[in-house]
Amino acid sequence: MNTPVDPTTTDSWNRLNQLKDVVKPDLRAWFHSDRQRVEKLTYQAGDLLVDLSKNLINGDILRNLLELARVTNVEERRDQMFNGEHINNTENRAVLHTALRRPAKERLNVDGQDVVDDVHAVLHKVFAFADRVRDGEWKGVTGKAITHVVNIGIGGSDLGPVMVYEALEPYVKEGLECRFVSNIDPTDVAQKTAGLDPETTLFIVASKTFTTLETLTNARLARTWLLDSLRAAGALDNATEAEAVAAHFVAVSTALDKVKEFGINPANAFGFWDWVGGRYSVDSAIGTVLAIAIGPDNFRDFLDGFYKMDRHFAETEAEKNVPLLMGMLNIWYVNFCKSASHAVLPYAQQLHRFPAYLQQLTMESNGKSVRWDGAGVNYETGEVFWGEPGTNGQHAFYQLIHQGTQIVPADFIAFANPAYPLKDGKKDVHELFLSNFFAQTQALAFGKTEAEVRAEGTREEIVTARIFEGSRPSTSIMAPALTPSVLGQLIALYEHITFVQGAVWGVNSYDQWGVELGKKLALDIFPAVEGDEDALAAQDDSTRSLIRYYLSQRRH
Ligand SMILES: O=P(O)(O)OC[C@H]1O[C@](O)(CO)[C@@H](O)[C@@H]1O
Repeated sequence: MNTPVDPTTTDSWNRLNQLKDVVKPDLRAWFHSDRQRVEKLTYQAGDLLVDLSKNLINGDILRNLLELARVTNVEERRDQMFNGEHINNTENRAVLHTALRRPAKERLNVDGQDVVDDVHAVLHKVFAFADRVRDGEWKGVTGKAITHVVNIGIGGSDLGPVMVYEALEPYVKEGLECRFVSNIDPTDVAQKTAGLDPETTLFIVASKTFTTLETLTNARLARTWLLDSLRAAGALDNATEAEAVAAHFVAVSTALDKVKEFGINPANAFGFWDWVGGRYSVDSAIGTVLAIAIGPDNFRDFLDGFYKMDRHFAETEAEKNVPLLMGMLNIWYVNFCKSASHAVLPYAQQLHRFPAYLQQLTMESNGKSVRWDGAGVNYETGEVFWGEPGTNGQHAFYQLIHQGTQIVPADFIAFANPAYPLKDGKKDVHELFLSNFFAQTQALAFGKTEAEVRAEGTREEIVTARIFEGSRPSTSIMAPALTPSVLGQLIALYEHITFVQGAVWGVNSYDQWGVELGKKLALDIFPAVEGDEDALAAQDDSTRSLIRYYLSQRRH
C-alpha cells in the first residue's frame, strides 16, 4: 500500500489556494469573453453528455486540479483498484465492484482466483431464478405463482435496489410488485406486508454479512407473518413450516453458512464476495429483486452501462475523463471554495431516491478524518450530499442555492425522452418540465443584475432583495432516456467520482468503521430500554433520563 500524498504539500494545492484568492468567479464575463467555453467544457462519457461550463473554473484552475490528481497518484490507485489490489487496507480486501460488470470473456485473477468466472456463475444462477419467478414456475407452498416480492435489507442492501426499482419502473414486469423493508421501526414491516397474500409473496433477505440487526429482525418478523397468515388461511395444512419457509424465502449474502442457520435453503441463496462493498453492491446478487422485476435482459443492459463508464474512467485521458474531472471539481469546491454540501437535482421523478442512494455512496465512503496510513487529515474531506427531484425542489430549497450565503455546487440531471409522454392540450408536459431544468441552471449561472432588476420597474426598496448575483455553480448531465444502461452509467459515474475524491484526500473510501460504535451501543443499551435497573445505572445521565422518560410513557 502506497503512503498517501498529503495534498496540501503539493505545488498544485498551493497554486489553487492562490487562484481561489485572485480569480473572482464571473460566469457572465467568462461566457462573454470565451465563446468556446461550452465546447471546451462539455464532455461525453458513454451516453451521458456532461456540461461543466457553468462551474467556477477557468483554464488555470482546471489545469491545476488535474495536476493535483496526477501528483496524488489518482490514476495509479485507480489501476490498483481495477486490478484487484487490496486498496481497502483496514479490512485487507480488494475493491472490485468493477469486476461485477466485466463481460464473461474477460479474465481477472485476484488472490489466485478468476473473479470474472465467479461473477458470471452467480449471475447465471440469479437469472435462472429470476426467470422461474417471472414465468410462474417458482411456486409458493400452496402451488401458486409469485405476484409480490419483498426485499428485506438495509443500507447498501436496500438503497440501491429500491432506487433502481423506482428508476426503472417502466421496465417492471406487469402484474409483479416489489416492496422494500429496511427500517427496524416495526411500522416498516407492518406497512409493507399489509394487504399481501402470503401464498403469492416471496421474501428476499439481502445482507452482505447476514448479521445486521435490522435485517435479521425484519426477516424473523416476516417469517412469523408468513407462517401465521398461511396458518390462518388454512394453507399450512399440507405442508410443514420448513417447507413454507423454503418456498417463500431466499437470501443474498456473502455468509452462506449464516443463511442456512436462519433456515433458508443454501440452494436458494445467491452469493457475492467481501471485495464488494455494501454501497457498491447493487449490481451484484444484491440486485436479485431487480433481476426479477425488470428481467435478466434489462439487468444485463444495466450491467453493460456500468461497464461503459468503467472503461471510460479506466481508459480516457485525464483532460476528457468525466469522473476524474467531476471528482476534482468537488475537491475545488470542498477544499478551496469551502462548500460543505452538494446538491443532486434529478429532473426525473423516477430518480427520486437517487440523492438518498448517493448519500450512502459518497458519505459512507469519504466521511473520514484519517488517511489510509492512519495519519489524521488537516483539510476538509467529504461533503453532505442531498437533493430532491426538480421541479419539487424549486418550490422548497432552491431559494438558498440561488440567494443564500453558501456556495452549493449542484448536479442537474435530465433526459431528452420521458417515460410517460403526456400532453396538456397541445403542450408537451416534458418540454415544460425540461424548460425548468434549463432555466434553473441559467438563473444560477447568470443571475439577475441590479440594472436588470431596476429595468423591470421594481420598487426601489426591494431592488436588492431581487438581485441574483449569479456565478452559482452547476453541472448539467443529460442522456437520451433513462434506460437500464444509462442508469448503470450514472451510478458508475458517481462511484468513480467518489473514488477520485477519496484518492486525493488519501482516505480509504471502502471501510465504514464510523457506523460500528452506534450499532454496538444499541445492543448494549437494549436491557436498559427493557427496564433493567443495573443497565440503566450504567448509562450517562442524559441517556438514562431519556430512557426513564420512555419507560414512564410506554403503554405496551
Ligand atoms: O448488507 P449488510 O451486511 O446487512 O449491511 C448493511 C449496511 O450496513 C453497513 O455496514 C453500515 O451501515 C453498510 O455499509 C451496509 O450497506
